[in-house]
Amino acid sequence: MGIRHKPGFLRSLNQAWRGMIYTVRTQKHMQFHVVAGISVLLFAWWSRVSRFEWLILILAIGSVISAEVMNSAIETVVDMAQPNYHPLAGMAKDVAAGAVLVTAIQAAVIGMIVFAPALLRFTRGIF
Ligand SMILES: Nc1ncnc2c1ncn2[C@@H]1O[C@H](COP(=O)(O)OP(=O)(O)OP(=O)(O)O)[C@@H](O)[C@H]1O
Repeated sequence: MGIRHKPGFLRSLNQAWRGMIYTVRTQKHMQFHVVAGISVLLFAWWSRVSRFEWLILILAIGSVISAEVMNSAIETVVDMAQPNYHPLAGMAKDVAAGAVLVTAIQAAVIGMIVFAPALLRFTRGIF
């Protein structure tokens, strides 16, 4: 049963990966989120955050990236279903973008809380 399922699972993994690559290639916001996420992880490593803080940061970054991937999927479906101007098509895209905004604000607040002590130490070292 496992062997029979393996090709299907690998195919699904490959399709999901293709979706991720498509999103990174075509969505400038996604490119920004990936760069921001990597920068946060590097800063977390540099400032030696605790294990719990790692978990929270990874959850925050993952939320933003997955919301952006869903936003991209919704944009693609809307463009396919309604290539012409329609207020509902615009609203669907705005609502999907709103979901990304919520996760991005959440991640920014988490980042400020986690990194505040390290940033304070850093600025005290400079001045
Ligand atoms: N078919 C449409 N009908 C009405 N308004 C639309 C339509 N398509 C897009 N819009 C409006 O234009 C905005 C921008 O849409 P667009 O498809 O360019 O996505 P985007 O915000 O540029 O996303 P990204 O930059 O992540 O690709 C939407 O949020 C929506 O308000």
